[in-house]
Amino acid sequence: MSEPLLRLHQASKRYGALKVTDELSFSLAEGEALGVLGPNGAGKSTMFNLITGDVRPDVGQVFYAGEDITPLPPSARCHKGIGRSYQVPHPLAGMTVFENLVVGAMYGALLDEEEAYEHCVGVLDRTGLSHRANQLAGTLTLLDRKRLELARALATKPKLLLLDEIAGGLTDQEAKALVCTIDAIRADGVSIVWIEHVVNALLAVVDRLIVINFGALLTEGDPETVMASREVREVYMGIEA
Ligand SMILES: Nc1ncnc2c1ncn2[C@@H]1O[C@H](COP(=O)(O)OP(=O)(O)OP(=O)(O)O)[C@@H](O)[C@H]1O
Repeated sequence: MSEPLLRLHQASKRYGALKVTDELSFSLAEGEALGVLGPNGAGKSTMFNLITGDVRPDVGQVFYAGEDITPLPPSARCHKGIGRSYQVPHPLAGMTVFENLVVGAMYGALLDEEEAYEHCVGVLDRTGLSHRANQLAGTLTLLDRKRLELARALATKPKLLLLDEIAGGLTDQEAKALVCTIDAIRADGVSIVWIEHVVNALLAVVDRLIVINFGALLTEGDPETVMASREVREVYMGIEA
């Protein structure tokens, strides 16, 4: 069997007395789209921080394309193809939308200026932001800030895209458009891990689900089986078995 694109191996992270991830292990095959569910505070965003290098595990490792990347800083992981959107958008507010993307393309994907411009025009188009290209990022609506968050991640030319709750607050129509965008990104060969509370949108995209509770893997499997499982009904959805 070929090496997974991403593998977390018993990754634990503690803040004081709080064990935020607890020997968390899972893997992602190349080309796969994996959904992540779990209650608020379960440790999902921290898991992304461990993958991107924003946070180092106290114990455990992160492997990417077979390499132990645990010691690497976020910039090196980004250069290797790990891109990420943040749950709370934090664009470079005083720069235009296009400039935000160019920064991602030049510093994240190490493109030269000309290549970066060409790439970012495509990203604007793909994310529905072309008409906002020259607007200051700090003046965008929430919807467009979310689009920009996705666009900034794409600007870095990720092979692995980590999406953190990008569908929250969208109308049904907007969520459908987002699903189409993510499907198109996948069709280009990008592997995806998507943390999302908007379950309908998530299920429209992912091949497999994992559920995290108290920082540990509660269950994993095909979406239908996971959604019907007793653990998920009890813990995630608050329904008694
Ligand atoms: N830097 C930090 N310092 C202290 N505690 C933290 C830190 N980062 C996260 N936590 C705590 O760790 C727990 C898990 O947070 P995390 O953001 O990973 O959860 P989550 O599953 O992504 O939650 P949500 O669905 O609400 O976004 C929370 O109790 C949070 O307050």
